[in-house]
Amino acid sequence: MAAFAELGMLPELATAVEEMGWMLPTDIQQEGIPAILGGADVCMAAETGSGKTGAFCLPVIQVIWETLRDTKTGKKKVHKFGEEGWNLNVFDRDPTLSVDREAYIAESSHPKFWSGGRANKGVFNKGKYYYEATIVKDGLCRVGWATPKAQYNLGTCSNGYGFGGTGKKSYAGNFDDYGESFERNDVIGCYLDLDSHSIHFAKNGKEFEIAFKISQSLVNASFYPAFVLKNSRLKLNFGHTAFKFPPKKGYVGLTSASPDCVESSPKNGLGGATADPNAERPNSAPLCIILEPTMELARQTHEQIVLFSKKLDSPTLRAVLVGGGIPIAKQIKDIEAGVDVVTCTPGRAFDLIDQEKIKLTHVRFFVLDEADSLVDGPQNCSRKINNMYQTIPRFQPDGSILQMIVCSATLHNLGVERLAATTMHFPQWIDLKGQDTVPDTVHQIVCPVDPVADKSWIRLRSKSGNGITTDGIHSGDQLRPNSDNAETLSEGVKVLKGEYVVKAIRHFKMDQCIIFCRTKIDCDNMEQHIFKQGPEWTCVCLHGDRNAEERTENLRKFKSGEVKYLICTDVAARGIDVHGVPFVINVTLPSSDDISNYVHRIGRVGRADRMGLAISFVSTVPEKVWYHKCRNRVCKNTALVNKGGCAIWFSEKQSLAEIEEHLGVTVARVSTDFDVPVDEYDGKVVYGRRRANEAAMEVGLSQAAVELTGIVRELNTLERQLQLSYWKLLAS
Ligand SMILES: Nc1ncnc2c1ncn2[C@@H]1O[C@H](COP(=O)(O)OP(=O)(O)OP(=O)(O)O)[C@@H](O)[C@H]1O
Repeated sequence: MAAFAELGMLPELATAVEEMGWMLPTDIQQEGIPAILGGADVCMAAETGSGKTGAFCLPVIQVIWETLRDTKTGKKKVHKFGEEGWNLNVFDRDPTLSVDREAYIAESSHPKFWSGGRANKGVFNKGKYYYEATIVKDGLCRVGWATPKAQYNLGTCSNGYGFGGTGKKSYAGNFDDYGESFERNDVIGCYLDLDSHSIHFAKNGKEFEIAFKISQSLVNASFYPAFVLKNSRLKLNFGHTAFKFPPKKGYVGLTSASPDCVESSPKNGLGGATADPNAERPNSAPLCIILEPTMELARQTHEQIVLFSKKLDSPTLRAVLVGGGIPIAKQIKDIEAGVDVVTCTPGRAFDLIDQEKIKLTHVRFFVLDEADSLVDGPQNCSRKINNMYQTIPRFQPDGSILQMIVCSATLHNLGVERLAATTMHFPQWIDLKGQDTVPDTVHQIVCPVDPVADKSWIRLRSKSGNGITTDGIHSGDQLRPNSDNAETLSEGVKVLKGEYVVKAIRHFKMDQCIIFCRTKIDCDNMEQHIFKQGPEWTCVCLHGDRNAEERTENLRKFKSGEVKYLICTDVAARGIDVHGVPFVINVTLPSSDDISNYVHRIGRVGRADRMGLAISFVSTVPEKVWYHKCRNRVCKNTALVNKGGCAIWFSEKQSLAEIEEHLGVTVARVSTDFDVPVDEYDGKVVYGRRRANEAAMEVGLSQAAVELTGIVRELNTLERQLQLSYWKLLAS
């Protein structure tokens, strides 16, 4: 495996990560860093804890710093995109249409939407012109000619003429039979005769009759090569390479058109706006925007960026953290002082962008971390992210191209795929895991919670019983211990879960553990329950009802080891990186519509090659739980959702079955003796530490490195001696 420097990283960055103890890149870094440095739009999917943050931050920092350095030293050039030759116009297309870097291939990967575009030049006045379109990928497409006023959906308005794969010609929304149908690998010749005002087409050299007489109202208009695609890809040849089927009868390729008949597209420039290439970048216009779903994650990524870039100076890289909980006035001041990288949460970011306090005019990298949560989770920001994307120029005057980077441990989701199709440019998928998987550093066990078999909850629930306070969902129910009444058993499950958490902590002598609860009230109750166990039982809560400062402080306390247990809702399920946490407890499983949260939750352990154990308490009977649709913070409506209330019956058995099916594993069941299957886990594991053989391998590697250093030094000395003898020989 190559070291960081061998991936093309700047020595300053390689040294910074080495000082953090990172000797070798992880697999995702090995793949992701060169792809981003190489200019690709990248979708990264890898297991939790596999080092994705470094995989996108390091190359982004590098490119940005080089840009800053080149700007400072005056090395940056102004790009002449669209001014030279004929190609596709990236400024004149549907946003869902991708155009390759050479601007000759166009693709729409959307199965439902038509996406159209045009060339960067058109012809007018007189002459006979020709270009070829090769169908590279099947799907639907129409090709032809259009004026700059035409709609992108070619042939649906009276400014464009098209010929479609189904063997129809189209103009002004009328579709009539014409020529033949065409498909993948067919080459369509598009003919425009401005002398006799007609248009016709050919397939693989076979010319068809005149398709259209150009309408009288358009005879003085300029015509541009135009096309529209649905889940298809086209390669255009305007004459810059030899035509597969050269035109006859006086027609010429567009590249041979006389300059006095050629017009450049009026749609040319930065996102439609005219930008002065020599204008200075405003202070509040970052080169990179990173969106994170929560403030905790944003802070973590921001801190990594600061650490990574600590060796970069002249110029230094200015990173700003933007999100709720930090006074907005301070953030605006920080941004106005100058910013290169903004790491932010969506709400505050959208707010500052709307107020134009953050300008998107110079964004070079747009990164969506934990993308599935951003587009699909409760925040569902896909529309706003799309709006943001539309505002960012695709090209900068220095020729740099906007790069989109999308990553998560659970990327295989319709929302993300749709986002990738609409915003990314032939994205490179670096998928180190296929469908969701759990790293083999994470051991999972399930402990069934059966209130019929274990009646201890009846005693625990009594006034003297010291059981956990439950969520109050059964406070209005007639509970009858020793009956099989559903409400009674559901209450029993809640009490038993509180007890089992304490048992597990005692059994494994847990000094550090993340405890996931379903709701905020469950977290608060668990916090009190843990406190009750004794002064050494220290814990903090992380959920949406705690204010931002408290959350930051609580996370700090847990990370620093000041407290042992972090109790949280799914807010902390993603991305939070606490070094070497050995245990995760799921008091309740995520519901079926949130299965990926299971992967994220248990991925808080087993990070950076440390072993971890995830214990899930799974009720054997249905549990009635809160499912608030209202915004009422003190809602007590225990009626079921389908009766207008805020409660549901939750089958954890079913959720577990779905999780197992999703991951393709059967999780080992254990009793409350927590008899973890030793054979399967080879008995040598210490949770929170590396596996014995890997740790030994690392020691071996570093010893080898030390030995090699000595040998290299010796070789160096020998080489110097050899050179000296050579010079002496020459001199004598
Ligand atoms: N090359 C490396 N060598 C050693 N440790 C590393 C390396 N890369 C990352 N780490 C460490 O591994 C841990 C996990 O990294 P990171 O938080 O980037 O994972 P992730 O893939 O983003 O996880 P998640 O999907 O849960 O967000 C961190 O503590 C990080 O410091």
